[in-house]
Amino acid sequence: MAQVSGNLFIVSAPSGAGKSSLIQALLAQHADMQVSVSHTTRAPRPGEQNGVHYHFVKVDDFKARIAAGEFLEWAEVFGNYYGTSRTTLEHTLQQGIDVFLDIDWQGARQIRQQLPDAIGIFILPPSLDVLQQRLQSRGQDSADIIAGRMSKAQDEMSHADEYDYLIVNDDFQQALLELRSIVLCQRNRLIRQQQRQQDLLDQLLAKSAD
Ligand SMILES: Nc1nc2c(ncn2[C@@H]2O[C@H](COP(=O)(O)OP(=O)(O)O)[C@@H](O)[C@H]2O)c(=O)[nH]1
Ligand SMILES: Nc1ncnc2c1ncn2[C@@H]1O[C@H](COP(=O)(O)OP(=O)(O)O)[C@@H](O)[C@H]1O
Repeated sequence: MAQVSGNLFIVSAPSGAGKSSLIQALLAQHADMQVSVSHTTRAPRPGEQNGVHYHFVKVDDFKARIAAGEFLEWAEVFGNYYGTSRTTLEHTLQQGIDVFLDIDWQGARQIRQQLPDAIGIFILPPSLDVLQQRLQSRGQDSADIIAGRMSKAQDEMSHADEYDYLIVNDDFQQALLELRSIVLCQRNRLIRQQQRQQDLLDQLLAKSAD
């Protein structure tokens, strides 16, 4: 039986809205899903590990990878480069594993052009004040960096209508429930179940016809 490709979920949000926290909380409940680890030229934050949170590379290295066609998508965000490895993502999807891309709107557009079945989910904060408080309480960025992320928040949010689903991350557990519901609905779509569950369906229909 042919292997069904995994689902691809694109999750975007203004910085600090909670997309990384929501994805990690969902993955903690579902060991059979993965988040794609991007390459970036941004400096690691305290506690961030190379190969786990990002593949941290120098600008020259990133540009060489662009030239070699290694990225399915890449973009410059907040003055740094970020990109998604083509082969790693394709290999994971081919194994039937669902994958999350935590990427910005520019990357999301590039992915949609190449993989139109990708599901886009946009996370909104309840307000800009709350967004700023979250960036401050995360405690990992300087005031300048937070100001830069806040100045880009409205630009990122102006692309929310390019996505399939919107979630307001006010109460975390409610937002997680909504994210999980979207993901599970997608997994259960009949078209995706056909190869996995066709035998079961045939048996049930045969029995009901007896
Ligand atoms: N296009 C693209 N954007 C990415 C990628 N990885 C991360 N980003 C986006 O880059 C932005 C900055 O990410 P990061 O530096 O981790 O800061 P944070 O969003 O404040 O946690 C976020 O909007 C991410 O979604 C990627 O591979 N491609
Ligand atoms: N619903 C929520 N209520 C309160 N704090 C939240 C909520 N969601 C996320 N946070 C906190 O906000 C900060 C930013 O979240 P994070 O997941 O890093 O955002 P992003 O990945 O979108 O930049 C973190 O300190 C996180 O713990």
